[in-house]
Order: sequence, then C-alpha cells, then structure tokens
Amino acid sequence: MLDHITNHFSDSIDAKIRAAEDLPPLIAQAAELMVHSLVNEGKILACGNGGCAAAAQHFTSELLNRFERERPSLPAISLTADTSTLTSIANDYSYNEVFSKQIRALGQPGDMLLAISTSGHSPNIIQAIQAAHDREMTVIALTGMDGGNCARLLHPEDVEIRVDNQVTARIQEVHLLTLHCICDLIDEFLFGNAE
Ligand SMILES: O=C(CO)[C@@H](O)[C@H](O)[C@H](O)[C@H](O)COP(=O)(O)O
Ligand SMILES: [Zn+2]
Repeated sequence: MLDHITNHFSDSIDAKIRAAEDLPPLIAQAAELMVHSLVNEGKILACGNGGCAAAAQHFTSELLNRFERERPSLPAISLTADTSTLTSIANDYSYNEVFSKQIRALGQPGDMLLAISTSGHSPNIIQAIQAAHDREMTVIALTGMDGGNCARLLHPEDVEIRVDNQVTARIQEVHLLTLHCICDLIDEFLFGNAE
C-alpha cells in the first residue's frame, strides 16, 4: 500500500517536472490573453466534466473572489454549477449541449472560454469550443493525452496547454497547478508586484 502511494507521488512529481519544461510559454500566453480580455471588459467562461468541472469552478472562484492577495473581483463564470440549467438542457436536448447553449447566451465577442478536458474528446467540450468560436471568443484549452478533437478544432489565436501524459489524474494535477500559475500571472499583470 505504501509503495502504491509513493508511486502516485513520484508519478505526479515527474509529470510536473516535465510540465515545467514544456508549458511555461503557453501558460504565459494564456494569462496574457485573459488579461487582454479582462482589461477590455471581457469575461471568462469555464467548463469541464468531473474533476475538470471542479477545476473550472476552482479557477472562476479564484477570479471572482481572490487568489493570494487583496484585489477587486474579476468577472468569470463557471458553466458547470447551475444544476437547473444543466439538467434542463441535458433533459430537453442533449448532455452534449450543456455548455454550448450557455455560451451562446452568455458569450460576447472578446470574452474567453477556458475549456478543460484531459482526453480532449468530451463532446460537450467540443461543442463548447465551437460555440465560443461562433461568438468570436478566444479559447484556452487545457488538455492531455494527444489533445483529442479539441486540439484539432482550435484556431491559431487560441492556446492549447497540453499535458504530455496518458493518466487522467496526473493530467488533472498539472491542470490545477497551471490554473494557479494563470491566477498569479493575472494578478501580477493587473495589479503589479505583490511585494
Ligand atoms: O476526476 C476524474 C478522474 O480523475 C473524473 O471525474 C473525470 O474528470 C471524468 O471521468 C470526466 O468525465 C473526464 O472527462 P475528460 O477529462 O476526458 O473531458
Ligand atoms: Zn480526478
């Protein structure tokens, strides 16, 4: 049992070491795009399934409330939290449309979509990206594995942050770290050095 636990820790550390080599330029690019949107009256919509839904909510709460310093609230909406909306869209139409229908209603040109999928294959995330493009929004996709269909759908101005790993849990662990980096960079860009 202890070996099992130690393996989880060492696999997670390895995934993060690899990510620290591959991802910083992409994370910086994503944060810059989000800052550009926020200073131009844009907002960030976020979506994902399961653990990725939790990550989407984790991120939007840190923008709406705070990350590590006192600062004004920033506009972000998680599309995973309104159970009445989610259940009615899934019930009346399809689970594949639970995010895209919200994006078509709430998304404005210049807003950003944060789409999180470890496989890049979840149909509701694919449809969310398509809806965001239709609404002239830029997409930040947090993916893993081979990026799936999400990666193939992205436009040149979008950013894919792909974790080079095949294990969902490891990918999610790097996604969370990535989101914390983005929060820190947004605060730094918008509100200056904390020191
Ligand atoms: O958290 C986990 C597994 O670690 C699960 O809840 C996982 O997020 C769910 O199976 C999701 O439905 C996976 O979707 P995706 O990441 O492939 O888009
Ligand atoms: Zn998980």
